Formats: sequence, C-alpha cells, structure tokens
Amino acid sequence: MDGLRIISLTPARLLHEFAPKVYYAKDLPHTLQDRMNAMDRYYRKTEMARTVFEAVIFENTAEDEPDAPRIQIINDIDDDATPAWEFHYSNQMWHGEDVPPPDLANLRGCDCRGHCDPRSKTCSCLRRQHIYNKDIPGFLYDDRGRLKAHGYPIFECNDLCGCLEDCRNRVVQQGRQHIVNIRKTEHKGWGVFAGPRKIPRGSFIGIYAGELLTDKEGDTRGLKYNKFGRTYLFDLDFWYLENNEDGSKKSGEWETQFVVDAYHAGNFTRFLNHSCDPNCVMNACYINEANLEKPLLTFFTSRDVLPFEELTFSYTGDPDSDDDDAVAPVRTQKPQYDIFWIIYQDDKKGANSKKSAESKKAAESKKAAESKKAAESKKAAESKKAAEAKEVRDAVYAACRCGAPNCKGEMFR
Ligand SMILES: C[S@@+](CC[C@H](N)C(=O)[O-])C[C@H]1O[C@@H](n2cnc3c(N)ncnc32)[C@H](O)[C@@H]1O
Repeated sequence: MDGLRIISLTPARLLHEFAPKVYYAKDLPHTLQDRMNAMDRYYRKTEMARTVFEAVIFENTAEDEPDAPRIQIINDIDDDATPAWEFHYSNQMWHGEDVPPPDLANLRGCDCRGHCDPRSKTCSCLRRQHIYNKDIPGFLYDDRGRLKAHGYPIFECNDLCGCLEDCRNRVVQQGRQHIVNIRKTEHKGWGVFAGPRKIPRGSFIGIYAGELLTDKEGDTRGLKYNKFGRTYLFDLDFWYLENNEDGSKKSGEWETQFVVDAYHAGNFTRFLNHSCDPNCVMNACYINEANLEKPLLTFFTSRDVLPFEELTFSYTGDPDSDDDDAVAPVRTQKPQYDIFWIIYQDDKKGANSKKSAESKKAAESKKAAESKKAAESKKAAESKKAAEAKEVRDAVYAACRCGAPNCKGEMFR
C-alpha cells in the first residue's frame, strides 16, 4: 500500500480536484494577431488569411463544443478576407483584475441519477430554477433542449450533479448545435447568419464570451472605445439581481458589478448586429458558478430563423421586441451606451460648472492682462474639448440600418 493515498471522493472534493479551468485576462494570447497584423495588408486579404481565421475558430473551440458545426467566413461585399485580427477567438470568460474566480464553494448539485425528471420533487436544480419561474412547469428547456421562455435566469445542472451528461437540463454546456457563419453585410460591418437549415425557436446559439471585468474597468474601457466608435461591452445587469430570492427588493441600491468586454477576446456572438425586429434574445445562465452576479450571457433564438437569415438581437433590450405573450419580456439589457452616455453627460456637466466658476472669478477679480489671457486660453481649450467630445459622440452613435419594417432608423451605438 506504500505511496497509495485513499481519499474520500465527496462531490466537493471531486470538484476541488477536477475544478474547471479558470481563464485570466492577463494570459490572453495575442501572438497570432500580432503576426497577422505585422503582415502586408495584401496577405491579410488573401484566401490563406481566411483559411487561417476559420482554422483558429475551430481549433480554439473544438474542446468545449465538439459537436458545433464549423463556422465559415463569407464576404461577397468587398475584399476583406476576414474581420480584423484584433481578438482572441474563444468561448471562455477571461477573468480580469479584481474579478473573483467562479464560486464553487457554494455551488450545489442535485442528487438525481440518470436524467433529471422535470416532474421531480427532489431535484435541487429544478427547485432552484423555480424560485424565478414558478409558473413554468419543469425545467426551462423542453425535451428537445429548446428554451421555453425568455427573461428568466437559467440554472443548468453542474459538475456536482449526479445526473448524466446528456440530462435535459444541460444545454448551454453542450455547445452550439446549429450552423452559423460570419458574413459581411452591406451597411453594418460583419454579421452572423444562419446556414442552409432553419434554426428553430428557443435554440441555443452561443455564449457572449470575452473578458469578465469589474464595472470600474468597464467605465475606463468605454471611454477609450468611444474614441473609435465601436464597443463590445455588455453590463451584467439582469432584473432579478435587484431582488432577493424571495422576490423582495434588496436593501440599498443594487449596482452593476461586472461587465463583459468582447473586444480583445470573444467568439462569433461579438458580430451579432442590432435589429429593431430581432430573432435572438440574451438570457443569463449559471452552470459551475454560485455567484449570482456572474452569469454567462447566452443567446437563444426567439423565433424560427429562416435559412441564411441574419441572426440579430436588440441592443436596447426592448421588451416589445418579443411578440409572444407567453414569453416574459426581456427586462435585462440596458442599451450598451447607457453607461457611456451618463459618463459623457457627467464630464460635460463637470466641464461646464468649472468653466462658469472660472469666468465668474475672472469677472470679479479683474486680474491683470496676463491672467486674463491665461483664462481665455483655458476657455478655448475647453471649448475645443467639448467640440471633440461632440465629434466622438456623433461618430459613436450610428443610425440603425437593420432594415426591419418597424425600424425608424434611430440612433444607437
Ligand atoms: C458589437 S458590433 C457588431 C459587429 C459589427 N458589425 C462588426 O463588424 O464588428 C456593433 C457595431 O456594429 C454596427 N451595427 C450593428 N447593428 C447595426 C445596425 N442595425 N445598423 C447599423 N450599424 C449596426 C455598428 O457599427 C455598431 O457599433
């Protein structure tokens, strides 16, 4: 028996021993992107570049979604072979500084054997699910793995559960099953499109993967992204987070703690465009994570998607975008630009009050010509800054070109 240790394999011990890998933003690979970007522009526009991009997608995701059909890059609009080489293709969440790793200590699994029964009285995953959607019998997934209603947090079975890997309450963790392709659009940059087969309503499409950052870091990055008019930031601010599990309001004002940024890391979902008549909805989903503030952002189709149709969602989280009464309105996503708009307003307000205080002071003191000149040049610098800010804002807000019959071409980010 020398050298043989007998350990008791409790579920918690098992999870400790075989805990899922945690990915950290500081370890994000970038060698390939650096190499591609160092190449002559001509090479980045060749067939070879496209083949490499598609191979990278396959290589980086084959392990976590082995059944996912391969993604193609299609462009019949211009001569770009691929989207910009600016991100690491990944389905994972890359934890930024000050973002805690998944809370496994408080994770609970069910004791079911085989497949979890949607009529079970003992399945703890089902009971957890029903805290948020008492009116929907069984799991949130039907027997074909399709989501029955949108707007509720999804609690899938996890690594501590006793059920089988193909239990009906494991959908997101099985990965994408439907064909999607990344394709250039005429007016909206790259987009995501269905393949030659219809995608039924309620189908899982993908996780909005990327860097998981603190809200503070999200603010800092948002200001930077404003400068070039594109952002891939998404707040984790779902409606139920403002309540306790019994539905009562949490004491004190709840604030967003984390954001996902798909700029440096992400998968095809970062190319999902906005539509005023969308066919996908984002829902929060928990698997190996007990921290309610850190759900996965998961996309599901909200209606049947026709062959080759573009997959879209509403960036403004408009409840009216879901036309089925049986489906809970999506009360979750605020417009991505909310946060940045507020920052812009605050900056402007700050600049204005400073400006008026200064001009008042200048008028009262009637100082020497030198200090007056200094005040004037400061004022000039401020108005230049304000003009620049306006320019950035105008560049950032694009008129919607989704083409939906109900689209009013409103400004959005
Ligand atoms: C998160 S990105 C989506 C992917 C983007 N098309 C790309 O090529 O990277 C958001 C940007 O896509 C464009 N976009 C998305 N939906 C649009 C729409 N309905 N109309 C016009 N532009 C849109 C805007 O430039 C927006 O800032």
